[in-house]
Amino acid sequence: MASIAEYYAGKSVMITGATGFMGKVLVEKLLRSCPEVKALYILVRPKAGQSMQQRVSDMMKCKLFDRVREDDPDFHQKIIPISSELTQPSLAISPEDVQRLTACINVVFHCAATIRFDEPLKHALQLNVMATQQLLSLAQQMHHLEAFIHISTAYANCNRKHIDEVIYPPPVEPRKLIESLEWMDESIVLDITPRLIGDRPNTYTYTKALAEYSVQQEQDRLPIGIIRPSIVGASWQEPFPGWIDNFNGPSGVFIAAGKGILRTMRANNDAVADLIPVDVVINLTLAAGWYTAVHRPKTALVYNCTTGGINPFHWGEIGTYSHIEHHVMSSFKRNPLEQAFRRPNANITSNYLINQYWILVSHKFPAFIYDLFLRLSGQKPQMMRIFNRLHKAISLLEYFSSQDWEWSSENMSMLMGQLAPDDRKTFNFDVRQLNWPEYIDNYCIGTKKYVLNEDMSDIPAARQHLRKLRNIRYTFNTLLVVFIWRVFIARSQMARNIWYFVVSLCFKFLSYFRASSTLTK
Ligand SMILES: CCCCCCCCCCCCCCCCCCCC(=O)SCCNC(=O)CCNC(=O)[C@H](O)C(C)(C)COP(=O)(O)OP(=O)(O)OC[C@H]1O[C@@H](n2cnc3c(N)ncnc32)[C@H](O)[C@@H]1OP(=O)(O)O
Ligand SMILES: NC(=O)C1=CN([C@@H]2O[C@H](COP(=O)(O)OP(=O)(O)OC[C@H]3O[C@@H](n4cnc5c(N)ncnc54)[C@H](OP(=O)(O)O)[C@@H]3O)[C@@H](O)[C@H]2O)C=CC1
Repeated sequence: MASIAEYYAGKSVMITGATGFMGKVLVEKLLRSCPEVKALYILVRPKAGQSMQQRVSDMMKCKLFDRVREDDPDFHQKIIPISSELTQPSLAISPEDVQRLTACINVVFHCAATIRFDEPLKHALQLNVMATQQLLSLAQQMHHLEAFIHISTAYANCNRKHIDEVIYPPPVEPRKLIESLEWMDESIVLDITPRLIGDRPNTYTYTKALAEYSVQQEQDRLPIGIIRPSIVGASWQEPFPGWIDNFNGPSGVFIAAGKGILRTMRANNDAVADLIPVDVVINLTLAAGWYTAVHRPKTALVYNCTTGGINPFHWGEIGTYSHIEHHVMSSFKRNPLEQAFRRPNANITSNYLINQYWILVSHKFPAFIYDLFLRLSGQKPQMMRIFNRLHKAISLLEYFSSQDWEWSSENMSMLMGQLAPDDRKTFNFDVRQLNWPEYIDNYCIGTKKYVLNEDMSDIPAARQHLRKLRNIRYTFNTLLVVFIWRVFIARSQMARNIWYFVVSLCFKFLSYFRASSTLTK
C-alpha cells in the first residue's frame, strides 16, 4: 500500500484558508514531506488593499517556509493561487478556474472559516455554512476527487459533555435557517441570535455544527473526512518548535500575561486544558486525506483531534496551582517579553468574586494610576482602553477554560494503527509523547519570536526592565505603607494599639518558629 508521501505524489490538492494559521502549516508540511505533490491550488481573496498575488508572495517569504525553501528554492512554483471570495455566489471563482479545478483536483482540504466568537450570525452562516455547501457542490463536479477533508472544531458540540466521533443532529436544518434569515434585517438577526444559538456560547460553534451536518449530507456522493481539533496552539516539533502567528485562543492570553497586563483569569484549575499543537492537527489531517482516498470508508469518518483523553493537562498546571511551578509565568520570567507593563504574575481562579476582586486590584487600579501618570505628563491615556478590550476577549474565552469535556478518539487511534512505521514518524500525531512543560515553554518563546517579532538577543534588557519594575513595586508599596500609617494609624490611639498588637503578635510567632526550628536541628 502507498505511503502517505507516495499517495500525494503527482496529486493536485485544493486548499481553502491557506493564508490562515493552520492553512499555512498545511501548505508547508505538504511541500516538505510530500515533495512529489504536483500542485497546490490555494483559494485566496485580495485583502486590505493587497492583491491576491501580493498576499501569496508575502506568505511564501514567511519564516515558516525556511525549511522548505532550503530543500527546494523553487517551491513557490507548485503553489497556484485561485482568486476566490468564499462569501460570494459561486465562491467568486471565474468559470475558467472552475474548469481548471474540476478537471484536475484530487484532494480538497477545507480550512477557511471565521473563527471569531463575536461574528454576527449572518456572516458566520455565510462563511462557515453556505461557503462549505458551495464548496461541496464544486467538489461534486470534480472528475478525479479522492478525498474531501473538512476542518471542523471539537467544540462544535460543546453543548454536550461527552462528544463521540459522530455527527449529532443539528440544532436547526441549515437550509431552513438560511432561507429564513435571508430576508431579515441585520438588527433583527442580532436580536434573535441568543435564542437561535441556544446552549452554545457563540455563533462560531453554532455555525461549525451546522457546517458538519451539511458536509455529512454529501457523504453518499463524496469521499469525506471531518477533523475536529480542540484548542489549536503553537507547533510542537515542526517545522520548528513554537511556531505561532496569531493572538487567538490561549496565545493572546499568554502574551497578555507575559506582558504583565493580565493578572487574573477565570478558569477551572482541575479542568482539562485541551490544547493541541498545530503540527499534530496537520499531520492527522494529511493522514486522514490519505486514508479517505486509499481506504474509501463507506461513511464520512469524524476524527476528534484532542489531547485530554490521552495525555491530559490542566488549566491549573498552566497558572498557579498547588505549588507546581506555573509554566507560563516561569517561562516568561526566564525569557521576558520586551517593555512589560508589570512583572508577569497571574492568578487563575474559578471563583467569580475572587476574580472580580483581582480585576479591581490588579487590573483597574494600576490602569487608573498609569493613565493618571500619562495624563499628568501630557500624554494620551491608554491603559483603561487596553484593559476594556482584554476583558471583552477574556470573557469570550472563559466559557472554554471553566468547563470540562470528554472526547472519544478511537478514529485517531485507528488511523495511527493504519500508518506504516515511517509515516508514523513523518506524520506524527501521537500526543502521548508530548511533554507539556517543554511544549508550553516553546509556545511562550514562540509568541515572543513569531507573534511579537521580538529578538532573543534583547532578553538581558528585558530582564533589566523586569528588575526595574520590581524596584518600582517595592518603592510604591513602601510609600503606600507610610501613607496609610501617616493618614490613618498615626492619628488614632486605638488604631495605633491594634497596629502594635499585630506587630508584637508577628514577632512572637517569628521567635516561636525560630526557637522550635533550632530545637529540631
Ligand atoms: C492568568 C493567565 C495565565 C495562565 C493562562 C491561562 C490560560 C487560559 C487560556 C484560556 C483560553 C481558552 C481558549 C479557548 C478557545 C476555544 C476555542 C475553540 C477552538 C476553536 O475552534 S477556534 C479558534 C478560537 N478562536 C478564537 O480564539 C478567536 C477569538 N477571538 C475573537 O473572537 C476576537 O479576536 C475578539 C476576542 C472578540 C476580539 O475582537 P476585537 O476587539 O475586534 O479585536 P480583533 O480580533 O479585531 O483584534 C484587533 C487587534 O488586536 C490584536 N489582538 C487580538 N487579540 C489580542 C490579544 N488577546 N492581545 C493582544 N492583541 C490582540 C489583533 O491581532 C489585532 O491586531 P491587528 O494589528 O491585526 O489590528
Ligand atoms: N485556531 C484554532 O484554535 C482552531 C481552528 N479550527 C478550525 O480550523 C480552521 C482554520 O482555522 P485557523 O487557521 O486558526 O483560522 P484563521 O483565521 O487563521 O484562517 C482563516 C482562513 O480562512 C480564510 N477566509 C476567511 N474568510 C474568507 C473569505 N470570505 N473568503 C476566502 N477566504 C476566507 C482566511 O483568509 P484571509 O487570510 O483572506 O482572511 C484564512 O486563510 C477553521 O475551520 C477553524 O474553524 C478548529 C479548532 C481550533
